Parts: sequence; C-alpha cells; structure tokens
Amino acid sequence: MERYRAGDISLKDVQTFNLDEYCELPRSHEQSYYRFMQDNLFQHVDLRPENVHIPCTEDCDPQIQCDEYNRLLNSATVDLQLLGIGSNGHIGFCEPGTSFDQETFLTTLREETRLDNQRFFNSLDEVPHSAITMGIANILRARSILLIASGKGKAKCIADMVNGPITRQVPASALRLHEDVTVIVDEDAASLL
Ligand SMILES: N[C@@H]1[C@@H](O)[C@H](O)[C@@H](COP(=O)(O)O)O[C@@H]1O
Repeated sequence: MERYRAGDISLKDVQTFNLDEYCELPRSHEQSYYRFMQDNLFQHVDLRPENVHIPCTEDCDPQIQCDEYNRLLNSATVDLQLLGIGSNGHIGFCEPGTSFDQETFLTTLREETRLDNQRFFNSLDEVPHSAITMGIANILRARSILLIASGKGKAKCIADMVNGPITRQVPASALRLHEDVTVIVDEDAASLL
C-alpha cells in the first residue's frame, strides 16, 4: 500500500480472482469475503471493478456460478495465488478428501472449519455450512503460490503439508506437486517442522 500511495505502482491493469466465498451470507455481510475485499483492498486502490472476480453466492444458482467462475478462471493466467491453510490442512475451502483434480465447486464445510471460523461470528449457528471455492486443480494452475500461516493451531497442518504423505486427506500436500510454492510461517506454525 505504501508504494501504491506513493504513486509507484498502479493496479488498474490487474485482474483478481478470489479463492472462495461463503454461501448463506449476503455480500453486504461483514464476514463475506466480498465485503472483506472491498473494505480492506478494493475500495482503496485503482482496480477496475470489471477486473475483480469473486464467486457470487447471493441469489443465484450455485452450480451455474461454479461453472461460470471456473470458465473465467480457466480463461486467465493466475500469476500469483495467495493461500492460507486451515488447521485440518484445507486450502481455499477444499476440505480433506477433495480430489486434486477438483475444479471450482460448491463445498460443505467440515465442522472443525466452522469451529475455527466461529471467532469471526457471534455464534457457531451463524457460521455458514457451505461455500463456493476454487478447486485444487485451479490452485495448482497458478504460476506461483504463496502460503502464509501463523500460530500454534497451524503447526500440525504445516508439518503434515511439508513432511507427511501427499494425500487428498491433507489438501495442502498437493502443493508439493507444484514447482513454485513459497511458504511463510511464524515460529509457532513452524514448531513441528
Ligand atoms: N477459506 C479460508 C481459507 O482459505 C484459509 O486458508 C483459512 C485460514 O485462514 P487464516 O490464515 O486466517 O487462519 O481460513 C478460511 O477457512
């Protein structure tokens, strides 16, 4: 942001694709990723609205949205895919068991994911049960991937991702099939490596 504010860089020719979006929340909800992106990035920079892509889960047929989002994604080249990791090893909202060939899809959130994300809501009841997410196949097509994790709660999944078997039970382990992945962890998240 400092370089943007100084006028050194412009985002007017950048396209963005969000990784995932909750179902069951309107875009105006403060925990929708749409709202998060607007509040924290889009409204502060010169990105053109037509270059911003976020799965739509409001008042629409999820399957049609998945297909449309997937088509858009496949028509672009993603230079940098930014990821976090769920404590159960998910990436995006691709939960354990997701095929590495999976493309954009409507996913059901695991209970542990809903519990992890409960901290952003008033109660567990308010946490959505489903989401539209890029699939692992979409994620692996990016030219470079950057994964960021912090805190003790991520120590096991980071160790599983790096040193465990490459298995659909640990979706993040699929990243070892990609040739350009950077992982940034704090000491707590790295503590089981
Ligand atoms: N859908 C997101 C994931 O994409 C993200 O990886 C995870 C961890 O996020 P954080 O790094 O904030 O704990 O949270 C959610 O489940």
